[in-house]
Amino acid sequence: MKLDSGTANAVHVRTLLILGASGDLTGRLLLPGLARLIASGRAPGITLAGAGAPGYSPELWGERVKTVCDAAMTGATDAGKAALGQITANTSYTELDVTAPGELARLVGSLEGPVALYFALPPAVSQRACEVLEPGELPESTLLVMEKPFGSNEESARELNRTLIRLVPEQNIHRVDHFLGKGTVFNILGLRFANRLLEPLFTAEHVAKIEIFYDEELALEGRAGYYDRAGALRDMIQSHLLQVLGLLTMNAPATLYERDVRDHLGSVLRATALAGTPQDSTRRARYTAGTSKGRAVPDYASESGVDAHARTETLAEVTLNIKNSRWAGVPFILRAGKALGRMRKEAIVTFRPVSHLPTGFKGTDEPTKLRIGFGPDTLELDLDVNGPGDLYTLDRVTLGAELNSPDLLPYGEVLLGVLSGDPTLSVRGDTAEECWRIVDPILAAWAANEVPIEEYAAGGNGPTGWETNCTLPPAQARA
Ligand SMILES: NC(=O)C1=CN([C@@H]2O[C@H](COP(=O)(O)OP(=O)(O)OC[C@H]3O[C@@H](n4cnc5c(N)ncnc54)[C@H](OP(=O)(O)O)[C@@H]3O)[C@@H](O)[C@H]2O)C=CC1
Ligand SMILES: O=C1O[C@H](COP(=O)(O)O)[C@@H](O)[C@H](O)[C@H]1O
Repeated sequence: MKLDSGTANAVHVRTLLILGASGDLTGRLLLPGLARLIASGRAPGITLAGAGAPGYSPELWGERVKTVCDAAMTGATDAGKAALGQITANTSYTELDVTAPGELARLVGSLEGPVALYFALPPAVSQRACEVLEPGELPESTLLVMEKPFGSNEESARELNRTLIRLVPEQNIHRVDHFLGKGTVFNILGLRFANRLLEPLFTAEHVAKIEIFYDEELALEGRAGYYDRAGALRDMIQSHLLQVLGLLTMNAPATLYERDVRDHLGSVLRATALAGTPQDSTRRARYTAGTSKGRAVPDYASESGVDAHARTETLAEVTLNIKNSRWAGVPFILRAGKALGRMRKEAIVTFRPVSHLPTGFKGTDEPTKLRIGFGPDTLELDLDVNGPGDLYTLDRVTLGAELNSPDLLPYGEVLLGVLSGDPTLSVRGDTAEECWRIVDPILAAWAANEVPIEEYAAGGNGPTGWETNCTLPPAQARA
């Protein structure tokens, strides 16, 4: 989905320059997302350029681009096929140390503008590259596209924002969160605000709790260099899951234009904080050796590149509150983890019981639940009904729908926004800082080892007691 208007001073990018051309993100997610976007015919006239450190070459880049573009030919429109051919034929590669003063600005100046500068680099390198750029060195129409993690705490995110804003206006800074490009994530807005049945019910009066789970079967997958410094809280909760929470809880925007959407998202995240102390509102764990889908998974601490003493969590759970009149008192439980036995990527809205259940019903009165699945993309509503079998007995039914997969990959959706200069699907600077403000107290308490780190076997369901007993501050657990 893409709006054609509503973005002030929208820039229409002519060249996408990917820094980190040889990297994992570029090969696995960015280029396939871009190729599918181009195949759809929605990015006409774009030129692709790559740049990277010594050791890579124009030939390897050309092959990398050709492979993904060839794969995207299947299912491409005629215009898309022609555009994919153009991309392959015209792409260029430049060897470059992005942290060397002057080099990056010179390269940008040699390309047809406006240029979107995609930093697919290790975060510290991206930050250094921006620090060495001088104000006025980049054409003002340049877009800076930053990957996560955006800083490593509130203060460093502020510092990075100050660095970027010296170079281009905020409107031209895209902080990528690919969850905002996922069909079912953005669809939360349609689900909430286009259905009379749901729109009035998303309040503390009707909702008992909201859980957002991202339990992955994937383990470390050779990413120790990044993941061991990040951990599950920084990797998933600070970024992706807080954006999902924002969409589930924000007030209705007047329009889907970027200003309205991002103002409302920012506002609700500004009201969000840890529900209690880190000790009673968070828990963390790390996986030990186990078996997942018949595959032996080694102990996390023994993986190459992992600092066994760093106590990096591979499973994290936090309970948050939103301090506004719509949500006061409702617990929001966010959990993300690796090497779990059951993939579970969903948000569950649990509604409060009815104010009076007519006397005479038998069976169990269970809460109404709305489940939004983020992979596979599903929508389910768990309801109590009577009738099947005994007329007076309540039974559970689930109304379910499998949602069509969007034609673009999440990175394609994000790139569509970047290329048309629409930052709706990227995280605004103040919101990026707010997300760190929410998790900083947890990071501090965990660093001081004030919350014990538990263990779970890879391929299992997490530490004993986690599945059924989410962390709630005692007062809320009793409510
Ligand atoms: N990989 C993933 O699944 C995801 C990654 N991200 C984010 O994307 C970013 C990149 O991650 P990822 O692709 O995994 O990292 P990689 O280490 O795979 O790639 C980094 C790239 O940066 C290049 N590079 C490093 N230093 C320099 C330099 N001084 N000048 C020019 N190029 C340089 C590397 O070149 P060389 O190899 O020659 O050193 C390499 O091409 C990170 O911010 C990460 O958090 C976000 C979501 C998912
Ligand atoms: O950004 C990240 O996201 C992925 C999960 O996203 P998905 O779209 O691939 O399901 C996660 O595995 C990774 O650790 C994290 O860096």
